[in-house]
Amino acid sequence: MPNLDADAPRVAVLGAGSWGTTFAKILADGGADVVMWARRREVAQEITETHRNSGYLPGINLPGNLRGHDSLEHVLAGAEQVYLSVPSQSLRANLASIRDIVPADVPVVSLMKGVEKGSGLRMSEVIRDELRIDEERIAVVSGPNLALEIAKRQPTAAVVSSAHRDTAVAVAQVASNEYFRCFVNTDVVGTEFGGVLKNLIAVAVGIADGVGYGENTKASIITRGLVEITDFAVAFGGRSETMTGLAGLGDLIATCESPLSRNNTAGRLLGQGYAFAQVIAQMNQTAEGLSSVGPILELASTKGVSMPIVAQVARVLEGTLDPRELAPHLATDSDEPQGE
Ligand SMILES: NC(=O)C1=CN([C@@H]2O[C@H](COP(=O)(O)OP(=O)(O)OC[C@H]3O[C@@H](n4cnc5c(N)ncnc54)[C@H](OP(=O)(O)O)[C@@H]3O)[C@@H](O)[C@H]2O)C=CC1
Ligand SMILES: O=C(CO)COP(=O)(O)O
Repeated sequence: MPNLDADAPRVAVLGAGSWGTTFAKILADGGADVVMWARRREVAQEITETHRNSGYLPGINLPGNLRGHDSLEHVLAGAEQVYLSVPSQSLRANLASIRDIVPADVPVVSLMKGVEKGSGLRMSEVIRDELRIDEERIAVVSGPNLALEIAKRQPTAAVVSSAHRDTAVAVAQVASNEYFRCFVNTDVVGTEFGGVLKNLIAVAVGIADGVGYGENTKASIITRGLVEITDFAVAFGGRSETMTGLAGLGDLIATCESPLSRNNTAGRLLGQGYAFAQVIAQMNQTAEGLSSVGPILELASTKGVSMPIVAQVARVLEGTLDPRELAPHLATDSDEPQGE
């Protein structure tokens, strides 16, 4: 155990995949005393004993002030902030098992970018419901944050959002370091939906890539995708400025351009002709967009938001649209020329 500043905040990170581990490293590199929960004991032991998580971050050394444990009680005891990074569809069940042991009054932070199937709830809403805590304690983090780049200390930025600005500021202070800069806002809806929706556009871009289409097609999908994302988020109360910021456009660019993105990768496999089940079988990490597409289209229909690109992605996933037919010029509601 290295010498820690006596004032170092003690934080808990639940979820030891690529993002949970990378975010724990961000926090530890910023000076926090970090304990991570890994559901598999061997992963927790590897993190503590060899300072590695080789299954998710091969070749990355983790700092000494970051330890792993497989006991939720141990990880949460004394935590001053709690960060959550499990697959979105598993969040509610995980929250149910920590409801009685999350320290009172501390911020609870979602690092996730999905919505819950069935309910269509954002992760901050699932946290509020399941932990029965005030929304002022809840924050979300989103932005152009491909895990492996950040684990290599490549500089980037993110947004921390909370209904209560002081909560966002408290989280941003602990989660910022020399290579990771956190901005704050109070637009939780826009910040969260930005992270969810860019995944769907990244799947579309991946499909175009897999088919063999070039930069014009992909740029058209990204640009029209931003319109869809913005219309959707604004319809649900998000701010359009958020969608042109780090959690919207910033993350859209990073995810649509990078082969590191799992959503982009899943799309590329679909574009290459693999069926949905074959894509799932090939993915060994979480691609949230594949689970979000249904609930997002259902939410869009409740507000009358047109999402033609996302609808095309859904049809490719269900096997009713040939990936070669996916194209932004089809992504309109009318054959008549429309305003951009
Ligand atoms: N990776 C990235 O670049 C980024 C990811 N995110 C978001 O972070 C969230 C987590 O993704 P990420 O870390 O990348 O995913 P990974 O697939 O890399 O890791 C998933 C983690 O969750 C664990 N897990 C899987 N199922 C369950 C379950 N039912 N209950 C508890 N734990 C479970 C896995 O454990 P095990 O190994 O035992 O299966 C693993 O530790 C997602 O919402 C993603 O969108 C956000 C920004 C960047
Ligand atoms: O959210 C991310 C980058 O900001 C990670 O994207 P993927 O989940 O597609 O890898």
